[in-house]
Amino acid sequence: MPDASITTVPVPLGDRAYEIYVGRGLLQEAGQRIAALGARAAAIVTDEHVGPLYADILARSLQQHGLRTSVVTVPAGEATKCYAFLETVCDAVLEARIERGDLVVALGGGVVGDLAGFAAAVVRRGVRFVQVPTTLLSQVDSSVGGKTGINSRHGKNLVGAFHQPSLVLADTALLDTLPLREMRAGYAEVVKYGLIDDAAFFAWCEKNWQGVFAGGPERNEAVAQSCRAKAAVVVRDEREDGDRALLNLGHTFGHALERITHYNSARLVHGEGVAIGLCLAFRFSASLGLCPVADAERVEAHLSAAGLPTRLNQVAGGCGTVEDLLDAMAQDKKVKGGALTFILASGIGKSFIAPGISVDSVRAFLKDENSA
Ligand SMILES: NC(=O)c1ccc[n+]([C@@H]2O[C@H](COP(=O)([O-])OP(=O)(O)OC[C@H]3O[C@@H](n4cnc5c(N)ncnc54)[C@H](O)[C@@H]3O)[C@@H](O)[C@H]2O)c1
Ligand SMILES: O=C(O)C(=O)C[C@@H](O)[C@H](O)[C@H](O)COP(=O)(O)O
Ligand SMILES: [Zn+2]
Repeated sequence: MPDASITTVPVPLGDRAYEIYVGRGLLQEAGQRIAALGARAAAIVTDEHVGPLYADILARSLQQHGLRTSVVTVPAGEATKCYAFLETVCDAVLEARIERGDLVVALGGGVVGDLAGFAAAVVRRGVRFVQVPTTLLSQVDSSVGGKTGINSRHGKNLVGAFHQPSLVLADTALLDTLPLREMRAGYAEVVKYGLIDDAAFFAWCEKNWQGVFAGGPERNEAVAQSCRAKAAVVVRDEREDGDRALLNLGHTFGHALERITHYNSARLVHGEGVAIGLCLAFRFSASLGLCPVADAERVEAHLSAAGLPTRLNQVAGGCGTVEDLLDAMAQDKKVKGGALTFILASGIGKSFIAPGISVDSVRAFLKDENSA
């Protein structure tokens, strides 16, 4: 009997198809669903905050279903998405004698998911992995779609691979222990789906965001709807040859801010960069005459009501000069022939890919923003 309180979102990607389960209580029964993948061993990768809360529950559930388990714990925070901890995780997976038929299980937020997923992509040239996302951000975004990787001093996520998970278990009860700052950060990616192509979902967010934060039925709804939205894009364009770039709305600015703040989570976390980036993308669109100013104001009002930063001057410790920002943006993966590609919008729910944006137009816009 399927559990009515659990929502299943399929990701139909042919021989890389998988399912996302969303609901409360999935961690306790994770062993059953993961064992169904047919592995004999699982290397759990987690971080120092999540491990003490949830790794034993997961390991016990896996062992009850006959899987040999091991746990590797990395430090929490964006700085862990780096070469050094990639080596730590790869070595731990090899040490645990994980074979190609076995599994890496990422138990944590997007940092753990991106790092463990990348390790799974490269160890033995590819072992399967399962995502057990524990932040709002990872449940609505990073656990889905197969982008894995680490940061480089040259820029964000510049070393990585597409490697789809075999299963995603998004237990929304785990968000009960998530710090408010991280809840807010993840919420920026929820709002992003409304801004991309679903104005009705954005309006739903405006009405229901407090329920999402409080853990009411709205939370499961927001996670499931976000996963459906992301899965639809990924299925259309798995490797970002086209439409998938829409999921980068707000990220050209956001990633530049993360690089400038040296991936220091105390100063800025990814979702905060995205929140500022979403506002900048809308204000930039408005400044080019593409989007009503009222829509840009509505985006800012909502993110701000949810407690997110919306302006460059809200970056702790400052965001550098306009030239620093432009420099960081020059390494964006969407750059083509030296020209920037932005995701712009002609209104809420009406985003589009805009190639060939001149650096001068971005410079002029950022100068205004920086002095605002
Ligand atoms: N691969 C993708 O498609 C994709 C999409 C979006 C973001 N990302 C990446 O995700 C990363 C950000 O992920 P994040 O926002 O989840 O941050 P994170 O992984 O750093 O987690 C945030 C903090 O919350 C803690 N935490 C996690 N779950 C918890 C819980 N249930 N209870 C208590 N504490 C908990 C963590 O230890 C950490 O301190 C960035 O590196 C970003 O680039 C990737
Ligand atoms: O899945 C995607 O595609 C996204 O762009 C989702 C983003 O929220 C996410 O931050 C992603 O990691 C950014 O990808 P990148 O290719 O710009 O590094
Ligand atoms: Zn993101």
